[in-house]
Amino acid sequence: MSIDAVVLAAGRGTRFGGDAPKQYLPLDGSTVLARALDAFLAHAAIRRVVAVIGAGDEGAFRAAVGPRADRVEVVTGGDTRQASVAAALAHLAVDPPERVLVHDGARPFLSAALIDRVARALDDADAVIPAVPVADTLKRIDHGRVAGTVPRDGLAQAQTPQGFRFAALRAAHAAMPGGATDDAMVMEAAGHPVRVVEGERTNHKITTPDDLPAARLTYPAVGKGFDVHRLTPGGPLILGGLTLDAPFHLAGHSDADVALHAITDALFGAIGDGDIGHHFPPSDPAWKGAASDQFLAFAADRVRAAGEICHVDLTIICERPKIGPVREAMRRRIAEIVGIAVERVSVKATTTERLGFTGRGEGIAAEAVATILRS
Ligand SMILES: Nc1ccn([C@@H]2O[C@H](COP(=O)(O)OP(=O)(O)OP(=O)(O)O)[C@@H](O)[C@H]2O)c(=O)n1
Ligand SMILES: C[C@](O)(CO)[C@H](O)COP(=O)(O)O
Repeated sequence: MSIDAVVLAAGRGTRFGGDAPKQYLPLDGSTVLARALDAFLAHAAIRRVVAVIGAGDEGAFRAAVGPRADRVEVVTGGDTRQASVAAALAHLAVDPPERVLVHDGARPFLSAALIDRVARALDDADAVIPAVPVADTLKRIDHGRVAGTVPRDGLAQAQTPQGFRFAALRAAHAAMPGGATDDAMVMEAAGHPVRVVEGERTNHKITTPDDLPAARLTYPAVGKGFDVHRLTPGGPLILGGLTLDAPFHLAGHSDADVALHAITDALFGAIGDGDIGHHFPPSDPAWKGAASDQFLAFAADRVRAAGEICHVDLTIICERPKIGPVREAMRRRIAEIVGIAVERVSVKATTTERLGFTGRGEGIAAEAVATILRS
């Protein structure tokens, strides 16, 4: 049994607006279209993947999908979604699959499980769609006023990928000249029953600009940082961006502010951008004794170029100093350096019950987690 996939990307995205069609926009370190293609390229049951793009979009397509372009067959679409699907079906007809899945390139969040569900349901159906029940009350609006409430019982929102027996879909398209907003409608017009399987609420279609931030919220990136520095007699102690009265200080790279180093590495980790030693090598005399707030500010700027910093959570592991009395000052200072609200910074501390090097007061360890939303 052969299953091919058609990923539609020939639309202009007029409701979304902007310079480029929405499917080419960055998303989570990739692009909307690349994510949609990846779901099919990574799926073992899919034989061929066809991408349908607009005439003249070849450059934008290659830029958006990178090396994936060599693993998909590219077809030029038409003026409507239906015409774009028909172009892909004509292309596939040279070596027709038994089954075809048709997916919007503007739906980047489908899961492998959804592909499985649709493909499997075709065992005993000619047409299958995923759908989710309508969750809101539906109103009919007339000139800015509510003209009535539409009962939502039995109403659902259709999603893609929609699955079909290839021969049946091709014949149904040939029999319907236009006017369908999805392929199930083409099959309905040809008299085929359409089976429904459970869709996914996360399988949003990016339609208007507010769909993209909503979609990003579903996929945060998390980075983790860890650092240790040795304690040496003589104060003051620089920790968490503060200068604290203490009979000891930390020794090592720069001013050895172990807390800021851990957060810096967590931020780099969230965007896969190396670590503090990569950007500020300890062998470079420029960083000897340097203030660590500049490393943290640098990492925060790098992350901001790739997305938004949501939250930073720091844990300092030591017997001394006591962090409780300086916790709030430390939160404020870290928030100031990172450039986020203090509510988005957490500072915690723990001892190791006098065990190990931190328990013996030989050093201080710190670990941090940073959560970001990539653009
Ligand atoms: N002529 C067309 C029109 C749409 N599509 C694709 O069909 C899907 C339908 O989503 P939709 O939100 O309607 O996309 P657009 O047509 O781009 O959006 P708009 O209607 O706002 O212009 C998208 O992946 C789109 O690229 C297509 O391949 N060819
Ligand atoms: C096919 C579809 O995604 C099903 O919900 C949808 O109909 C396509 O979007 P359009 O705005 O109707 O073209």
